[in-house]
Amino acid sequence: MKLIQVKDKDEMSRLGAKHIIHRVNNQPKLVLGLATGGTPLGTYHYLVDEYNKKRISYQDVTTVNLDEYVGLTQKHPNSYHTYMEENLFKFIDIPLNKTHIPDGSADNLDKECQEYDTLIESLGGIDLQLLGIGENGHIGFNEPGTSFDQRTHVIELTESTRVANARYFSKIEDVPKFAITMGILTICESKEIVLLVSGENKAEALDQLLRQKKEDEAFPASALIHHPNLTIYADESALSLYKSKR
Ligand SMILES: N[C@@H]1[C@@H](O)[C@H](O)[C@@H](COP(=O)(O)O)O[C@@H]1O
Repeated sequence: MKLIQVKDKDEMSRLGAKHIIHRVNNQPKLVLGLATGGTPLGTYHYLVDEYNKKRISYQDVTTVNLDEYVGLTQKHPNSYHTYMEENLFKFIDIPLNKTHIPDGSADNLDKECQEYDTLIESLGGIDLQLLGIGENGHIGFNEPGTSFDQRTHVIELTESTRVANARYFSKIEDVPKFAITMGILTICESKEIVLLVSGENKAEALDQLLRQKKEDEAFPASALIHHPNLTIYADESALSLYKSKR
């Protein structure tokens, strides 16, 4: 695990984007795993900026997203399909048929999960997975208690995750109760992982992750501790608790 300490969210976003651009430029056919939520937004803005400066092309990149809410159509304003379209895809040259996100409105969700796994396998796995972390240590939507042996599956969201994500909806009742998420196994099989952590609300989760000695299904992010190629970009406020204990 490599920990890169940065000043603030902007620096985290800039370095996260730089990391991705470096990989894409070295391997234009990169299979890039993408995350949603507030954390990677700045990184996506930097990726768009660099694209506009003609420093990168996504023409040959394939993307696979971590997760999607169950029950929202792709066009729903709060779907992760819309999020990706509005924050990244529509601004860059990636062919839309090379972008993949689980379909949370599929009639047969189990089939959708299996097909998503088959797709990732057919791509040869994920070269670089971008991750954020939930306040309760979730990665993707793998909530505490999720088996580390699972691949893509449907998960019931915890109340705390629904509350944390309610800021994007008009009211908490509108936040879906279920989601499709890549499993911990799928995530950990990525050849490389970049975890972005920013803000004081993540300080407890980050402190736990950095102190974790062994994997523990009660704390999903602990699955990452033995990953051979994990880089964490964390800002000062996210590191505040960890540093105060040293
Ligand atoms: N499913 C997403 C995760 O992929 C994300 O990493 C995490 C943190 O979100 P945020 O970055 O908004 O704090 O929770 C969300 O629910």
